[in-house]
Amino acid sequence: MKKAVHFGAGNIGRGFIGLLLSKAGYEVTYVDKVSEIIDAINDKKSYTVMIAGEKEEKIMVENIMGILSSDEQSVSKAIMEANIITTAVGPEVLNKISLQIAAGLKMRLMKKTVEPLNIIACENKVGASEFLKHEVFKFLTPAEIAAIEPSVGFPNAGVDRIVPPQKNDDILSVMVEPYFEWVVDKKAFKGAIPEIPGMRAVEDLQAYVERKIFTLNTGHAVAAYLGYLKGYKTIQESLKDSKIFDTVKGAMEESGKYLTQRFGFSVEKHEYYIQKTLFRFQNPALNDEVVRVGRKPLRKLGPEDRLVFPAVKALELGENPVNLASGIAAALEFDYKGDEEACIIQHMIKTVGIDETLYKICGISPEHPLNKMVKYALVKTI
Ligand SMILES: NC(=O)c1ccc[n+]([C@@H]2O[C@H](COP(=O)([O-])OP(=O)(O)OC[C@H]3O[C@@H](n4cnc5c(N)ncnc54)[C@H](O)[C@@H]3O)[C@@H](O)[C@H]2O)c1
Ligand SMILES: O=P(O)(O)OC[C@@H](O)[C@@H](O)[C@H](O)[C@H](O)CO
Repeated sequence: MKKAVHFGAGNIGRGFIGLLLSKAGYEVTYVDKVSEIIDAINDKKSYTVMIAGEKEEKIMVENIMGILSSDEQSVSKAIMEANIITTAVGPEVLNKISLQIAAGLKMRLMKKTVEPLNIIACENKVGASEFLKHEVFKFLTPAEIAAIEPSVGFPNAGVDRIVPPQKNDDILSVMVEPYFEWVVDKKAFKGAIPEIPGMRAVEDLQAYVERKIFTLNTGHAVAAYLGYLKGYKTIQESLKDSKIFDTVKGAMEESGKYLTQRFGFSVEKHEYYIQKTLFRFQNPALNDEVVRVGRKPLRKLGPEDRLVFPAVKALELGENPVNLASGIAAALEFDYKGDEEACIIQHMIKTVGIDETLYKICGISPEHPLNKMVKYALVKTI
């Protein structure tokens, strides 16, 4: 039987990637750092995914097992035997799992395994698998890299399915939206492309990934931060506020100026993509909290991420991204105590001021036009 190892038995792991792998006939081994989840997987050996559509559908996921990430020997052995490895741990965790992946690859070398293996990072980060490869290779010698490279691929991927955390009686069951998209870079696979219904190997991956992150995740983040400031609990509530709705749509359109120009999407098709995404955000069956969608604002405010990158690109095209600037300003004001990164930003603003914070976190110098726009938006949101 084909074997898959999936790092991160969280919402996307259980509700999307692990589900598709299991349905494709893989035995799925989840690796996670939370013992309750791993114990429950090993205990129950199955769980349910609920599709939150017009009529709720339930899918049983079976043929699964779990390994606690601290059990290094078992993780290495699972990697050694795997036909495919996937991750959904969060971009900032990829460097933490890289040593374990390297140890497993070393074990494959010792056992002289020559079967192709593809390692796919399913994270909201452009070039996540390439980044993981870079991190993993830090732990290998040049000779090991040379021996591994011909058979081990790290194809980049894009993943799209809204999966908010829920409090269910069964800690493994998970509710997901009906829509999903998992696209992987066709030319970066080693060996035959694995047949996984629901996973699509595409030629133009960059266009898919950037369109998704700089439209869906951009709009989502703006809705989360503005909603938080106005005291709304969920994205669904936030979008009922017409002012927020207009700013979210405006931000997605500003980002679209860059996307349509960069990838040649037609303006009409892109507008349809925006409409469809806004419709997905409003799914009444999903209770998606603003603090989940706004989580880790240091990452989300980074120069390459969903807010600053499209704003800088729009400015370079001569546009005036006022809605993205409002989103950035609101992210700087996200003072949710339950989020460590939000606390760091608040502390930074208090101690070094807004100009230095914008420079250090977003890479925006005081002379950059976005600096003024964000500061203007800040005055308005306070
Ligand atoms: N939830 C969504 O709607 C969604 C959709 C598309 C993409 N994503 C992306 O998928 C990734 C995962 O998101 P999520 O919502 O599933 O998050 P999550 O917090 O639900 O899941 C992450 C899991 O990784 C585990 N983990 C953390 N550190 C670990 C380590 N060192 N070793 C092993 N496991 C570890 C956590 O315990 C958790 O179970 C992120 O990159 C996110 O951006 C999420
Ligand atoms: O996962 P993050 O923190 O990068 O972003 C939060 C949400 O925007 C995200 O999880 C979306 O729900 C998801 O990207 C939909 O495909």
